Amino acid sequence: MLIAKPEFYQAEIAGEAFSLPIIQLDDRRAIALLMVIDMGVRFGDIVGEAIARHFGPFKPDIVVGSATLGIPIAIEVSRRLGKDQYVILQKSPKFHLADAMVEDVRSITTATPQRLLLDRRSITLLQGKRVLVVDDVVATGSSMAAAIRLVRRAGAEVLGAGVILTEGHSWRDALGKDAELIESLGHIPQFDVVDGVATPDPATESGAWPGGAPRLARTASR
Ligand SMILES: Nc1ncnc2[nH]cnc12
Repeated sequence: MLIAKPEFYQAEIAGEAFSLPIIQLDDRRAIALLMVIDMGVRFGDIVGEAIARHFGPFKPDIVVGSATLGIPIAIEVSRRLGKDQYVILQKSPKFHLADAMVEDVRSITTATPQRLLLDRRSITLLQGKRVLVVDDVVATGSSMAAAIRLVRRAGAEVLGAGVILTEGHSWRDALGKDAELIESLGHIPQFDVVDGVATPDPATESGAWPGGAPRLARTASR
């Protein structure tokens, strides 16, 4: 069944309200879509500042972001941490990445299985370093788990993972102990489509924060 009329979800991100369009994935499921590249320069400022402010005291050496929508976040956060270099984990197997380190990914917004690639020339930037991983949304946790595996395979320590939104809670199982590394600026539910209306999935939201909501979502108000 299709969503009958356009719906929006009011998400709180770093203490500010943003209206996200609800987009149908299939007959039964929908998501509140956060397209970072459509949110404007001010949004980049807000999220870059909030993530850098939280993780700055942990003294990351370098920021790693996953293509595609983690790229602007990696740049904004690196700028505020005073770092010139950052590392991007790529998705498309470009010609110069034939020999890349590879990890498999399965995302809810992309139908086909994907891979995350680390250019071996970037390993020297990561080896022995303290790394902050950033991304736009952690949903299944599959992309974040792959990013963490790649960073560790490169010989780095992952000190934390900063995301704009957590979405639903299945990422906790996918990440296991590494779920503790996640700090988000906000949270969105996943949606069931019932009689043409998108409804937050109660099964994933009730009692979903056993240890309380993430620190960053609670304290990021400006
Ligand atoms: N809600 C969302 N918006 C944008 N990208 C996503 N990837 C997974 N969930 C998403």
